[in-house]
Amino acid sequence: MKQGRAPSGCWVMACGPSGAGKDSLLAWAEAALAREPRIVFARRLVTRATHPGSDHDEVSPAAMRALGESGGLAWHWEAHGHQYGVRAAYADLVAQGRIVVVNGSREHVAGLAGRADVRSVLITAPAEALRQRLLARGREPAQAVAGRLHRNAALPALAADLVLVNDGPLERAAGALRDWLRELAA
Ligand SMILES: Nc1ncnc2c1ncn2[C@@H]1O[C@H](COP(=O)(O)OP(=O)(O)O)[C@@H](O)[C@H]1O
Ligand SMILES: O=P(O)(O)OC[C@H]1O[C@H](OP(=O)(O)OP(=O)(O)O)[C@H](O)[C@@H]1O
Repeated sequence: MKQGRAPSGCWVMACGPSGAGKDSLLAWAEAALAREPRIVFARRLVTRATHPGSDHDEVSPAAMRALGESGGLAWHWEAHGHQYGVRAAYADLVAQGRIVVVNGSREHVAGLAGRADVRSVLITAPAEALRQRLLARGREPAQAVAGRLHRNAALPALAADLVLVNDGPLERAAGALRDWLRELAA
């Protein structure tokens, strides 16, 4: 596990199977770290409608393409029939020494292995918990849930700097994420 301080700015890509609790852990950690000026939680752009409490801003596919072509995106990937982006302004923050946390993609992050400015956090949970949580979350219809579970099973395991198994109370894994981020920023 890569641990300890990050003297320069860096990206922290938090990723893991759908239903593992990425959104939940990141929201908890963001609230817990509100007084840590070095740590920033990026808001994603997604070509998906928002709902109350969404962790992203909705953009059209055309707007996402235009942003990418004009250098407006630091990161861009596709999954689940959607496009995802992180604005280039966050790369400026990394260049200024900040730690920018992204709700990322395992597939995308696997292609960034070896980059000194990228740390990865894998958030996971047992397969049956994933299924039950996705159905209970109710964000996607059952067919889309099946597609997400299939993707979870098909993607190779990611070698991450920190692995969090979110199979107990949310506060346990979220607290471990908070502590790891604090140490990185110390
Ligand atoms: N530790 C946990 N115990 C029980 N339910 C959880 C836990 N963590 C997250 N959940 C629930 O599981 C569902 C999926 O969590 P979410 O944060 O949306 O995961 P992801 O972003 O990885 O898809 C949500 O309804 C959330 O409230
Ligand atoms: O390559 P993968 O690791 O499978 O990830 C693919 C995408 O799915 C997740 O987003 P999304 O909000 O659509 O889904 P989730 O919250 O259900 O994981 C994740 O944040 C990635 O953007």
